[in-house]
Amino acid sequence: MTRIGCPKEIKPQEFRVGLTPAAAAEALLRGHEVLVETGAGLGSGFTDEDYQAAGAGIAPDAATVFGTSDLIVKVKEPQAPERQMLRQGQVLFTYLHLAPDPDQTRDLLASGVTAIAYETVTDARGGLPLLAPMSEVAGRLAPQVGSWALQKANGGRGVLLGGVPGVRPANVVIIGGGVVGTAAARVAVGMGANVTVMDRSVPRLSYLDDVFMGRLTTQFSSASATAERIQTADMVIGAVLIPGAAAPKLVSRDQLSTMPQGAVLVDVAIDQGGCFETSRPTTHQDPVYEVDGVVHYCVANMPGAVARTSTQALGNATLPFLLALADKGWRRAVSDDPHLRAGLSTHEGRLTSLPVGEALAIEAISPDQLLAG
Ligand SMILES: NC(=O)C1=CN([C@@H]2O[C@H](COP(=O)(O)OP(=O)(O)OC[C@H]3O[C@@H](n4cnc5c(N)ncnc54)[C@H](O)[C@@H]3O)[C@@H](O)[C@H]2O)C=CC1
Ligand SMILES: CC(=O)C(=O)O
Ligand SMILES: [Mg+2]
Repeated sequence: MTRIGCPKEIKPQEFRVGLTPAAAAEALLRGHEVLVETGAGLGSGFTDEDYQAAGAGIAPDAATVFGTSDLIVKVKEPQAPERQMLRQGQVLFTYLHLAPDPDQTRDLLASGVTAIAYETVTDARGGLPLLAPMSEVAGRLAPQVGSWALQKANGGRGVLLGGVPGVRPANVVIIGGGVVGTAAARVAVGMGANVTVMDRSVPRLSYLDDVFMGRLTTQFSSASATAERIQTADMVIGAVLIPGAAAPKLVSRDQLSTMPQGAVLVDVAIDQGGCFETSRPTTHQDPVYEVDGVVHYCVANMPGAVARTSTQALGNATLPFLLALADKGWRRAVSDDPHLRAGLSTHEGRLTSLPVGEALAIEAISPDQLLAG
């Protein structure tokens, strides 16, 4: 029996929750205990009574959840006060995004917690099954928030995404044609924009060319091609990923002056540090800022804006892994499943993610080395 704890998210404007009542019921059926912090599900439309009806207990505060649970399931990376409550012998299962976050990495290592990052768990097709549902959401949101930012009152250049008859639509450049980029392209094309998707993977560009059947342009992502494309872009969406690693910087500060005044950058890759040199994380409360006349939108938890949809999508994806961790304990669960193993990031003060070690210049071993040792 594992005691699973789900605290209320405390990141600003984060309304998702790590465990749905349906997921809690599945864990309880298998003989585990579930403790949910009071009010944790409210932002996603789940009341304490919904969790109690599923059989879960309700804790009065986060300290009780962290203090009594073997396995903590969350959404966002633990914030500083949460990190104080983690301990050795406990498992943390959530998004971490450690590569751009030395403070969090240091605190997790100091706590001794065994931390498993959603965003680096893999699947048999080379995908990232716990990142994908949120990437679908953030990708669909990106043209929507970008078109809001393009409005004059919000700092943008006053361009309507789809144009009108006789007036050209907006040029939208999407850098990175993976899950975020494809979802963003679908919505931007649907809104009538003139869309270009750039990627370094030719097979990915072929796929996009096939499925969009001429409704967008694909272009190989070289430094010179990016420099040229941004000069006529009304909106640039940053959607690149090198799993676990800090995002490569693809647009420099100097290049901003080559873009149209009032153009918008939506940096979805901000949770991995961002792919524009001038990006810094923002919140839903204060989502945009301007540098050299270019509006930046860099919210690191975009799916939190549509928490009801996102919580359910995330919960569907995390459930099998959560149950494996609860049923078998973390060591057997990650030994049995190389895909879950790919998420193992810290254990008893050791960093077990090589890309994070490289990004932060901290000594790291691979999860395989940890298990062998
Ligand atoms: N801000 C937010 O709220 C959210 C952010 N994300 C982030 O969005 C980013 C993208 O995620 P996914 O689409 O799921 O990843 P993905 O792995 O599906 O796609 C990434 C794509 O980037 C391409 N790429 C890598 N280097 C490139 C380069 N130099 N130029 C052009 N393309 C390049 C890859 O070939 C791949 O096709 C990640 O950093 C992820 O964490 C995801 C969900 C929510
Ligand atoms: C992926 C991520 O960081 C999020 O959904 O907030
Ligand atoms: Mg994030």
